[in-house]
Amino acid sequence: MASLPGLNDSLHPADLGVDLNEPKHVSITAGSEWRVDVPQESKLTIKVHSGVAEIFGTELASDVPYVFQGTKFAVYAVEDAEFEWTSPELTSHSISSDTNMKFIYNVHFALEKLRVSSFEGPRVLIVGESCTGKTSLAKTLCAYAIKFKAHQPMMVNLNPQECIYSPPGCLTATPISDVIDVSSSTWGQSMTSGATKLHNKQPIVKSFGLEQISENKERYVSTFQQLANAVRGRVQNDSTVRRSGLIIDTPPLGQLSDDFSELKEIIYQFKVNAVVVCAKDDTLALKLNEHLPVETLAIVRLPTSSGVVQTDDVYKRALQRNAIREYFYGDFNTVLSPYTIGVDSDMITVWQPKSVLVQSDSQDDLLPVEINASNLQHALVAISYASRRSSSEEVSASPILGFALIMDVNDTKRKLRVLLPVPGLLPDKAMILTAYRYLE
Ligand SMILES: Nc1ncnc2c1ncn2[C@@H]1O[C@H](COP(=O)(O)OP(=O)(O)OP(=O)(O)O)[C@@H](O)[C@H]1O
Repeated sequence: MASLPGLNDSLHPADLGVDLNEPKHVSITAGSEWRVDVPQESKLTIKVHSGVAEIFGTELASDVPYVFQGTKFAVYAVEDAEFEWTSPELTSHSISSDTNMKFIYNVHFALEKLRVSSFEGPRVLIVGESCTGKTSLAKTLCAYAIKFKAHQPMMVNLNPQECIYSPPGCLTATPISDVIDVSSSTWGQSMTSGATKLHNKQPIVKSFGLEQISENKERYVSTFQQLANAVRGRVQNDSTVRRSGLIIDTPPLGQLSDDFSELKEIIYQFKVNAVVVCAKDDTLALKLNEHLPVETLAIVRLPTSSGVVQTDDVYKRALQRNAIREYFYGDFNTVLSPYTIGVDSDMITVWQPKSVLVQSDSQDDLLPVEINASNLQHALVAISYASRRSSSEEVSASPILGFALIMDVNDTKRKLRVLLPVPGLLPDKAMILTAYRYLE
């Protein structure tokens, strides 16, 4: 039948005889990977039937369903593998043998050699421009480190837009003591989640609070200095973590100063002894070789895999939203019950990090926030350990107790509704406003 004007074949109704939930079977040969892009609103279930397959270094158990939502990844076949997948809306997937896995193996075995030859493990800094596979490499190296030996590498995340065992806006350091949750975009549950399917992790969390590092570079530097201090303490007291070393993921280089000043400070603070440059060619590695203290550093380049996807802001925001939701409500494996409380507006004190986007003559790093709906409605706030009446410097230097979400601000009644991850009264502590909002 000829199409009506303005209508074409793509508008024909779907064939109702096709069962979209019917599992499809895929076989991948050793050394190849199945790349997939799961949209936010869609789910994908994978079950391995035979062979050895892994996702960013973590091996998948046989005949166990893994569920994914709103994520991009690859299933890599270490040995010929067969698996089934089910997803009603999955459109984008492909198989490729063009991977950078042999280079990743080389880096891993070089790190392994350092771990067995010294009590002080390798301290690796991963750098590169945006979307060059830095975080995927960090995850793979952590997963390989714990695969065969009782190592506990410390995963340090210095990209505040990334959510690794934390909501967005944080810099974190987490000893990877057990298997990484491959289905979770935040790498798995942390201590806040209570009982979890997999062993939960204990991150050290510092809140930067702003979205862009360029809004306040001094605060960014002082936040990672505080984190480095905490990491030093942990490494000194834990010989397993010390021997396993640090894997440090960084923000895209474009977000840092052109003179590499923050990078040099990171290298100094975390006593970095190896730099892995994720890039398609040698240009950046050669430049870093000129500017960084090469006497104490080994610099190597890891070619970026053709599978790495150029993600956009919409995708990154969706991951940040998911991380906030997971922090309070859990995921489909572990559902949490957060707790809403009512508070008077004069019972809370909120500060916000100084930003070039907010005009102020103050020299302080934190500025007081007026409690009203336009400032706080739906805002994610960090609860500090500093008491409500502490000075701005004390709050700025204080560790983070946890996060709360301001659900509602009633300016007329001067009341707020606040969501906390655990039941109880709102702690009598100062809060720091983050740049992140969450609307259910
Ligand atoms: N081999 C692969 N197949 C499919 N997707 C991949 C592969 N490797 C990485 N990705 C995806 O590509 C995206 C970008 O990778 P990744 O986050 O590792 O880069 P990045 O350099 O850390 O990015 P950013 O600069 O944003 O921090 C991620 O969504 C990641 O899951």
